[in-house]
Amino acid sequence: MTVLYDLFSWQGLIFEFLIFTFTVLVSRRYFSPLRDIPGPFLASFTRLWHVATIAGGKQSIKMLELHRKHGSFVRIAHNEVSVGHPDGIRKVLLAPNPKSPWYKLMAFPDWRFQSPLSTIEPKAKNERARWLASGFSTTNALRTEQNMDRQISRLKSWIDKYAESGKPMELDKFITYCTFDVLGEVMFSKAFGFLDNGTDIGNTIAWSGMLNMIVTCGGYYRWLLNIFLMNPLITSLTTTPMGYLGDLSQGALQERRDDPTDHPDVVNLWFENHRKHPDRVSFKDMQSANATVIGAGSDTISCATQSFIYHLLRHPEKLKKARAEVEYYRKTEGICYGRVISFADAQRLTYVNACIKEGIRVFTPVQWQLARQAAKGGVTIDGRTFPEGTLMSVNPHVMHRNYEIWGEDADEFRPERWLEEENASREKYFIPWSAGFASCPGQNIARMEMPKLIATLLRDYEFKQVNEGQEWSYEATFGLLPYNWPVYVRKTDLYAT
Ligand code: HEM
Repeated sequence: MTVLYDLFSWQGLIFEFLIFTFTVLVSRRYFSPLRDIPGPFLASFTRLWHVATIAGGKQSIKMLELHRKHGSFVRIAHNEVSVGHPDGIRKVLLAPNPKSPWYKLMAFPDWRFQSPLSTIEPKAKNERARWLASGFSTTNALRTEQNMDRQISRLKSWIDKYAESGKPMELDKFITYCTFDVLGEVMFSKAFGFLDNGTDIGNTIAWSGMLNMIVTCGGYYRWLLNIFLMNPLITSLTTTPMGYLGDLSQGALQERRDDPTDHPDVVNLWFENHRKHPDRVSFKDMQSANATVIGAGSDTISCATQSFIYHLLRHPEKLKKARAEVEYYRKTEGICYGRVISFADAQRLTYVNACIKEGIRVFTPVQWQLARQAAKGGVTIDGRTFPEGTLMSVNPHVMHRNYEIWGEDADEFRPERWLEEENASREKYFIPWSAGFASCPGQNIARMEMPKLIATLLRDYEFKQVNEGQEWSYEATFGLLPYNWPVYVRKTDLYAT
């Protein structure tokens, strides 16, 4: 009786808790199948090391550092190994390994709104995405071109103003306003209005960056976020955790539900499918997919656009070559005219497109651990087998800087590499969109928007950093947005009105 009493006393409970914690930590460290995988000591006991690194905003730099130190495998949590081996792409991402449970939190605004992103089993994910996919097809992306042009043209009006005033411009912000407004146009033919106002309305984009950080770290502690942020009560009390972006995009969807007029945009096709097969794609499916897209489809393009300009500013000879290419096509083929360069023209610019790809490779817009769970039978890479259920992640930034794949100059911005013959064999290691069943559905839209936007900026403007040579700042969570590199701007001789 005395022993029982002692066990349930508060001292007893503390003692039991300590014994339990000690046993868990020791078994994670010394009895896990990952016990011999190198990595930070703390990471072998707990997820906290990884979460603290994400919160520090430089997790992708840290991951690259660790892979360069330890090689192909790094243990980044008690139950997760980061894979830097080139075969990781085929064996982890392209194989039908379920996504990590981290993705389950990616239901916005709360758990009632499951999306393809939050669905982790390959078959179920494909099924959920199937009726939404046509909205992102190349054919449909092409229909949205005029919508894109409207906003790129507005961006130009702002840059013109700065060119005239000679004042420094926070180009990073305006590019992001533009990519958000383009996304609104592409999705539901309605811009968010950032370019109309020339400001981050209600600090929405800043909040979206913060939300990105909260959700990225919170994915490992789903219950916590489900209690405090992403639950039906909060959704009904406030508007949505996504604030203005969420309200406007969900409002646009609702408007379209009431007004079935044909529009050249993504939700138009979703509604077509919904009306034909309400059992296959519900209104709620569209709401959740819409929310995911708003989170995924603008910072990424802004990042790629900024990377192009930023890196070419550091390589004036390549900048000259890229602009000369536009000039050449204008003279010889009479293309690349008009206020905004058309996609058909922009895609013909071989060197410019090589620069875009290289900007994405050296500074990948999603520098996140894309994590999967080893499927039945486990996953074998480089002779090492990881048992079923092991979390295995691939970071595109780590892959894109791998010396074994890209050579000793992997860290350098060298667009010419994309034009070399041996590069064809490297294409399969270029994974900005991830790879396999969970890869980015918006890549057709991005592949169309980026060349247009970038070629137009290249043709029309000369940028110069206010503090020449100063490095930009950024925080990497799931995605990343550079900042703090203001520029002076002036129009080039090729400028088109
Ligand atoms: C440079 C531009 C872009 C890059 C680099 C990029 C990259 C990515 C990556 C790496 C993922 C994660 C895949 C994974 O978890 O394994 C993703 C997911 C996603 N992206 Fe993109 N993306 C871009 C643009 C876009 C655009 C323009 C849209 C929409 C119009 C979009 C919509 C999405 C959606 C909805 C998801 C969630 C995928 C799912 O259904 O599971 N993205 N993207």
